[in-house]
Amino acid sequence: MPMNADMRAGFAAIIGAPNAGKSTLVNRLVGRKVSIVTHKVQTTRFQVRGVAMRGRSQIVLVDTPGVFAPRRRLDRAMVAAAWAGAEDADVIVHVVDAPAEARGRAGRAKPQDARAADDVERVVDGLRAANRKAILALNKIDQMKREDLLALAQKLFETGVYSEVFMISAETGDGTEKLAERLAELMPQGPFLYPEDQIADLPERLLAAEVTREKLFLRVHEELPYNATVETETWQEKKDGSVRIDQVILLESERHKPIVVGKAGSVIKEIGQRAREELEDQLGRKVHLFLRVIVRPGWQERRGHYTPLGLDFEA
Ligand SMILES: Nc1nc2c(ncn2[C@@H]2O[C@H](COP(=O)(O)OP(=O)(O)OP(=O)(O)O)[C@@H](O)[C@H]2O)c(=O)[nH]1
Repeated sequence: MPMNADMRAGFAAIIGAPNAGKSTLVNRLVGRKVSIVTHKVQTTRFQVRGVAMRGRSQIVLVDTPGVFAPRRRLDRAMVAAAWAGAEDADVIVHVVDAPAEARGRAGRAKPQDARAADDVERVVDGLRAANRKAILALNKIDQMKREDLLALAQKLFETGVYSEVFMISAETGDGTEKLAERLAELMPQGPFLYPEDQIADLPERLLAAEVTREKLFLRVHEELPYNATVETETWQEKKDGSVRIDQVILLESERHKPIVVGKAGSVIKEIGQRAREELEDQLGRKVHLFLRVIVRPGWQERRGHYTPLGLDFEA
């Protein structure tokens, strides 16, 4: 990949309560509908939702799902891990359903508004505890009077946890380009994290890698230490509507190869079959899946090893 001094790339964590408009915003920033998100909080610190390009800046939009998960019994470890994900991002964007929040504050709350306000408080507390600032994205401004919006922005800004405030409508696109440009500026200088030709189908590639990895560990977890990973190398759309996916399973040591391959390839065949079935189910079409196993000692130490597999620092 050519590397220019003006290249920037980094992670923006998109956090916010259910229904705040995160998916709508991500779709808007990425420029297409990104509907596939895997749910693997335990194994990936970041869930990549999509990648937005603005000028020479690559913004990898990530999810930290655990931040809002614990309604029931609070699993502290998971919440902590989720916040760690947000903290590790270069920028945190907190998406707030502004009309719901304003109604909540005015005492005109519907039950779901009260919940949303709760969530905002929780994020403010979390940011304070983490000593991090976030960008506040007040969303759904198409449904709100301007004076109410300004009053709300003022109130939330006074919490001291926001570095700046953007007023947006993810639905209509109002204000979202300004936010995108700001995120682009805030990305650290450095080479792109994902090759440009993989950005379009990145969520699908990540999903496919995750599915195969899951099947791999389900099948061989007793014999294989937790140090294998899966990358989607190529993703080829076929004329008949099917897709050909080529993946590589990366192992740390030659010793692990026979475990994954099995007698006459029996184990890898089984892993491939299960992964293919699940992928066909999730993608809703025929999948041709090809797996290869390679040994690359020490790949885990190479921090620069960003690949389509999902940036799993912890594996
Ligand atoms: N009027 C209006 N509606 C919006 C806007 N942004 C999102 N919505 C709507 O709000 C609802 C929730 O949006 P999502 O993008 O699914 O919200 P989310 O935060 O991803 O929700 P979860 O996936 O449940 O966490 C959808 O019905 C959207 O169409 C906006 O700017 N204006």
